[in-house]
Amino acid sequence: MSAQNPYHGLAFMKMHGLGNDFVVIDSRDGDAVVTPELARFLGDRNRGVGFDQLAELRPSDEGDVHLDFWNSDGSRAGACGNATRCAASYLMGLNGTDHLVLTTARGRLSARREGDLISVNMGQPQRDWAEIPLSRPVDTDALPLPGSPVAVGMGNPHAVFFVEDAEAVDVAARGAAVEHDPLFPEATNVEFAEIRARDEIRMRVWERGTGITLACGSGACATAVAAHVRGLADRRVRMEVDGGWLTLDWRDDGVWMTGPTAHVFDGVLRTGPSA
Ligand SMILES: N[C@@H](CCC[C@H](N)C(=O)O)C(=O)O
Repeated sequence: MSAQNPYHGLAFMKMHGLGNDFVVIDSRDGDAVVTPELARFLGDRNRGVGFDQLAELRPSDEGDVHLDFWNSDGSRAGACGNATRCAASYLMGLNGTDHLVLTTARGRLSARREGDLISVNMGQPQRDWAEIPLSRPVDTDALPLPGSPVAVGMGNPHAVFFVEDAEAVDVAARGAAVEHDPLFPEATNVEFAEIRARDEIRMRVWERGTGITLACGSGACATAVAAHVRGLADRRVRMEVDGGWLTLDWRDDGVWMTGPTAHVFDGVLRTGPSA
């Protein structure tokens, strides 16, 4: 008879923001449990639970909670806007509050409830090549790649391409090709943005470490910043992604992102990756 798997009994939540889906593990009261192996196991849509990102909640000295993020290939991510909004919604519900402060690898992020929606301030964009990071000093407003994307860091790297027709883009082929371009030493997320009006953008995304997703919060922020930097859009825009609509507002204190969240179900693991 085999020994019981060490992950047997681990509780998790399944959430999503605009179809960008997450497993969320609340480890505020104990040791951190997530490893790259557990992330890959849980991220497997056939043999695990399935997610775009995994978020682990940890205690925080400088905020109400600390968040760590993993992609479904087991890699770490410094930011995840939609998971941040989901975790904020969960904790505001538990605490009976309508605002809180979360810490992530990139620092303190404020979140607020706005009626049925959740807003998070994703901070000021990084525009310096070394901060994004890029592998060498280049013009971040027009990278030396076909299509001249704009490079923006939101705590994670993004390459934003402006296109005539977002529906016509082969996101999988073009996204995968750019993700591991040598210009990005830590790889990159890739966005394809069509400007519909100064206050409306259509965006499709290829996420580093995950692939095509229905939404990417940090990618939506990066796209809004890139569109304003290029002179194509106002600082406040509505953005249609494959999973619905977000509002982005680049203010003096950072890029605020507002949209829906959903807590779909809770579960308990019976098995996991072998120890
Ligand atoms: N879906 C996310 C971004 C997740 C991280 C990304 N794939 C990375 O590796 O940087 C979001 O909502 O921001």
